[in-house]
Amino acid sequence: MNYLLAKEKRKCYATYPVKNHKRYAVSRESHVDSLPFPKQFPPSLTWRISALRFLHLKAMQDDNVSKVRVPHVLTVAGSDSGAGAGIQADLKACAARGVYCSTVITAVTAQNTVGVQGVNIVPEDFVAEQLRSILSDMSPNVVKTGMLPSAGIVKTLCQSLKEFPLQALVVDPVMVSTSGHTLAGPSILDSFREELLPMADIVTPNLKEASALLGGVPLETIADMHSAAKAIHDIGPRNVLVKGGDLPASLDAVDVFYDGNDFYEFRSSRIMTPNTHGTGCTLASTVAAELAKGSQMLSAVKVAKRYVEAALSYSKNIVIGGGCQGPIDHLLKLKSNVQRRPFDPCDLFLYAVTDSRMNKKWGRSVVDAVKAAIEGGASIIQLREKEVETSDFLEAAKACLKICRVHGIPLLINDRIDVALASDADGVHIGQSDMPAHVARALLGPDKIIGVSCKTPEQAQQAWIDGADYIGSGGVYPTNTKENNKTIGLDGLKTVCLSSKLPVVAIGGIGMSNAQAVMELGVPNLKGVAVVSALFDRECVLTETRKLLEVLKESTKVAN
Ligand SMILES: Cc1ncc(COP(=O)(O)OP(=O)(O)O)c(N)n1
Ligand SMILES: Cc1nc(C(=O)O)sc1CCOP(=O)(O)O
Ligand SMILES: [Mg+2]
Repeated sequence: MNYLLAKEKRKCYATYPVKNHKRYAVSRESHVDSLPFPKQFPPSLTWRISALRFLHLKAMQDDNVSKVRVPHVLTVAGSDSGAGAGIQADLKACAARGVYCSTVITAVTAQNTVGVQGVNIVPEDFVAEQLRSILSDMSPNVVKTGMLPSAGIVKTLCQSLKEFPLQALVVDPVMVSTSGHTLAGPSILDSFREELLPMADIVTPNLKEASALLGGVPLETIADMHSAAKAIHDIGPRNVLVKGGDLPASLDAVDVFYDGNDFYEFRSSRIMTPNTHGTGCTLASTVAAELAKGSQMLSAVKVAKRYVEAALSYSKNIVIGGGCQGPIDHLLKLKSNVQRRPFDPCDLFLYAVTDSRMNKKWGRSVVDAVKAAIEGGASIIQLREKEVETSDFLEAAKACLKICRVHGIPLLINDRIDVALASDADGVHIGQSDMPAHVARALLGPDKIIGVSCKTPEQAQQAWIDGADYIGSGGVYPTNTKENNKTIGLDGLKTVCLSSKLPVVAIGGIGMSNAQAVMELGVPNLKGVAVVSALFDRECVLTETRKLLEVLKESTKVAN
């Protein structure tokens, strides 16, 4: 509790934050008579503090301050004394992703950046006791498993999971440490196959683990990984992610995800760092953390992949220990911007894109234009300031960001990744002739929003591969706002939407008269319209935004 105690003419105040950042002040004189303290109690500082604490709690109750249930992952894994992997990696990854993490320790290992020097397995009944402690009281949303060193511990865990229902189970079938030490022998394979995997929502083996689960089949190519993902899916888990980090170094790092219907390949270029210890644990616990927050499985896997890539990239210069495998950087440089609200495709519903020329023409500042659009109901803003100096653009971005943050509206920057980084905006929108999206992703990290303009299914596919969050597709209709812009029409838009794995926002010549026709295309991943002149080349931005919002709401009613 954040107490600020101040004396003012014999009055004593406590101020404290309550809902909506409002600060609340209570004066001793006004409330103190109602307190259950004896009248003769001397008004010492201790007394005052006790009284104020009481008042604080009472005022919170009166104010009906809502209690927040935090997303919670329980990790069932081994302790790594070097803190790069295992329980320690899980705790850091969950903390970095804003999720509470409790722990059931199955083994204590002595290890460092050189390797594993010793393993001490926790007795089964004590693993059971830890499980009971957590599951009977703290209601984790998701359980993530790591090192399960004996068949008995696997069985104990499965028994507990049957007793206490969960939102999801993430199984990282840890068998061998990165340094080559066996952490769980072949004796656990049967209980994995027969009991644990059929209960799992996702299992995340590396190539060696996938091979072991399948009785030792060799896995050397991406085609092998597809077959393995399918064969492991047949054992019972609902989703499988086969991690290809151990493929020959000449190949890109490719992970294969299979959900029982479709395969997805996640490609990333190899990050040259010796600090790779803990990537497997971190990936699985980040998937668990994202699921605990409410993400869908595919999004959780995508975010986890990006987070691990960023952690690897940030770890390049870290020196911890004298061995050849140091820990990745879960928190150090990443800490600054991971707590923001994740991108929600519904944000694309009414996407207001500013235009410096139009604002100049109507004599308004970009800040006033953004304020009006937000007041009118815009759900996301892009600053498309083509003709302004960089320093002015940066100042405008910072000023607009303050307004957007207050309203919880994401602010993206057109083209200028440098301006997005410098202003800490929520992301960028880039076109086909701008920086490639995968480079933008590497620069911006896993949490920023990236949109890419796409006119064809091929471009949409590439945007997905490159790690974009959404695509903008158009020009749906002819426009005067962008010179020489190719019009793809409603048919072109539909073709792109149908082929896109990402959410789509339509753009180009859209306004009051035709927004309904766009939304009535009826493709589920078409989430909204992006508009420039229909909002900003008008006298009153607020009125035009409001009117367009009504049209959009009406058309979604019709479509449903
Ligand atoms: C939402 C949205 N979609 C498409 C674009 C166009 O971006 P780009 O192709 O880079 O063209 P410019 O806007 O830079 O002229 C966009 N800005 N927003
Ligand atoms: C910025 C932009 N991009 C387009 C694309 O087709 O990718 S069309 C466009 C201009 C949109 O402005 P208005 O709403 O005034 O037509
Ligand atoms: Mg551009």
